Amino acid sequence: MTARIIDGRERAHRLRAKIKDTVSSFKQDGLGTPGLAVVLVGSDPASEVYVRSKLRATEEAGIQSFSHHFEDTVTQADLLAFVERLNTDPAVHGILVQLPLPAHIDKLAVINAIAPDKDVDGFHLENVGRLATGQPSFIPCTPLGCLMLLREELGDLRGRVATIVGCSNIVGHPMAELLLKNECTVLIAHEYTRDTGALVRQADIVVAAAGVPGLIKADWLKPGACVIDVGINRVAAPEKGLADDGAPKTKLVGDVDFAAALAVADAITPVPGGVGPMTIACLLLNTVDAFCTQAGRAKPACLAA
Ligand SMILES: NC(=O)C1=CN([C@@H]2O[C@H](COP(=O)(O)OP(=O)(O)OC[C@H]3O[C@@H](n4cnc5c(N)ncnc54)[C@H](OP(=O)(O)O)[C@@H]3O)[C@@H](O)[C@H]2O)C=CC1
Ligand SMILES: Nc1nc(=O)c2c([nH]1)NC[C@@H]1CN(c3ccc(C(=O)N[C@@H](CCC(=O)O)C(=O)O)cc3)C=[N+]21
Repeated sequence: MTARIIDGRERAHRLRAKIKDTVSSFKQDGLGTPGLAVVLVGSDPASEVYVRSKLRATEEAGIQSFSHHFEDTVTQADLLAFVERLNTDPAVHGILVQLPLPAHIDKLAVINAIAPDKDVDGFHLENVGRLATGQPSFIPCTPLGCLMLLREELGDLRGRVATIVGCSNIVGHPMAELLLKNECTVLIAHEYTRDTGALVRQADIVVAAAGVPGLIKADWLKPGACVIDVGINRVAAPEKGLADDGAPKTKLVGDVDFAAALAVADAITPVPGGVGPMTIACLLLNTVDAFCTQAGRAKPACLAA
């Protein structure tokens, strides 16, 4: 038996098609167009790639995109003033400040300056608190995408044991909140966990979000587990030969030993083509959500999570 490979690209494609239809029905009904502002600081090549694909997906869905690129020398005061301008811009319904930010900028100050009802990343203190206390909130895009994949694979999640490896504010921690809300028994591993394998072995659901290639070994998995690999790690791929600069070519891998896990898991997400595309689709979903709230409309039922 080999595990089912969960096709995140295909699922994201389906979700994006529904979002696109919804956005065009808003326009036909004269309700206006949702808008998403993406702010990038500095010139980290990976961030530039992600921002470009977010903007492309936004435009393909018929959502208006506003892209702002600052030098990495921008002052915190200038960045905060810019966020404030986006907060009051009626054409902007969602705001995303790409992370990481340069070290001289207080990331939390910037995130918490975003109007909570435009915080489509769900990172603002108010949305974090709302999620933790079971009140309506924006849900961070990556955990939301993981939850959608899990629900589609497994249906009801009640009573399942879920182990999350990693507990950052952007992935692991909100993922734990969401799975708790979905009535899972949640185990969380982090860098100081003594025996992460022992926690993973108990899990019906494994969410790997540590950013360590190959961390999750196949013999850590309970046979039949559903494995969601969030990790995105660029590693050398000598088998692909040399790049123009003479260094080995590289490839993307997750946190799970994918090839070996196929023989143990029931279902698993690949990297690339798993969680990443769902993250982007969920960003569009949150933007439509923000638009509906700001326009005083209910979110269309076809987009309910
Ligand atoms: N597919 C997607 O859409 C996205 C993918 N990612 C990817 O997911 C991964 C995680 O991202 P992010 O949460 O931002 O990363 P962070 O570096 O912020 O957090 C990593 C977490 O993993 C924990 N950790 C690190 N090493 C180990 C270990 N050996 N054993 C157990 N836990 C460990 C850390 O523990 P501690 O808290 O103790 O330091 C921390 O909680 C990265 O590869 C990132 O690129 C991120 C966002 C979106
Ligand atoms: N404010 C903020 N919000 C974020 O949501 C956020 C962020 N900052 N900073 C960085 C991380 C990372 N992230 C990804 C999104 C999509 C893919 C994605 O689409 N990945 C493709 C492959 C991409 C490639 O080929 O490089 C895939 O997995 O198939 C990956 C990673 C969002 N993040």
